[in-house]
Amino acid sequence: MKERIVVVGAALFDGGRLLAARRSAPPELAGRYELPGGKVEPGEAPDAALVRELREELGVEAEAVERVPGEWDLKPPYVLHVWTARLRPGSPDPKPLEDHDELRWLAPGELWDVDWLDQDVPAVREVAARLSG
Ligand SMILES: Nc1nc2c([nH]c(=O)n2[C@H]2C[C@H](O)[C@@H](COP(=O)(O)OP(=O)(O)OP(=O)(O)O)O2)c(=O)[nH]1
Repeated sequence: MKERIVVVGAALFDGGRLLAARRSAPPELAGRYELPGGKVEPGEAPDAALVRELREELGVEAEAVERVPGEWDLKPPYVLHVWTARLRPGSPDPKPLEDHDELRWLAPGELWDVDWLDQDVPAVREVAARLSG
């Protein structure tokens, strides 16, 4: 089997709302919304990677809660895994420090108000199904 590199995306919830982050780069992804996160580094636990990426990209102190079942193919060799996450008490509010130029907190009825990356749509659908289930 070919080597695959896991990208962890955070379904970051606060007060029942989900954070969507608009990418500012690269050009083919810019302007579309994603679940913030990034590549798991060699030897790194995926939940630790998620906490690190959210600190770097958004300036927050977060904790991973649980893996959302499923995995979604991105551009090879990447594959997207999603974890639910929450802000730790006292965390700063998220800011678009790198990779993003706009953040939106989406209430349950607003999940489809943003232009998600195509490859994130099935992942967000799974997150939404678990919210309503
Ligand atoms: N973080 C994230 N990346 C995604 C999602 N959907 C999707 O196609 N991608 C792609 C974009 C990138 O090609 C790759 C992850 O890149 P990244 O730029 O977020 O990761 P990173 O911070 O570790 O990247 P780098 O600057 O170290 O290269 O996965 C998503 O929901 N979240």
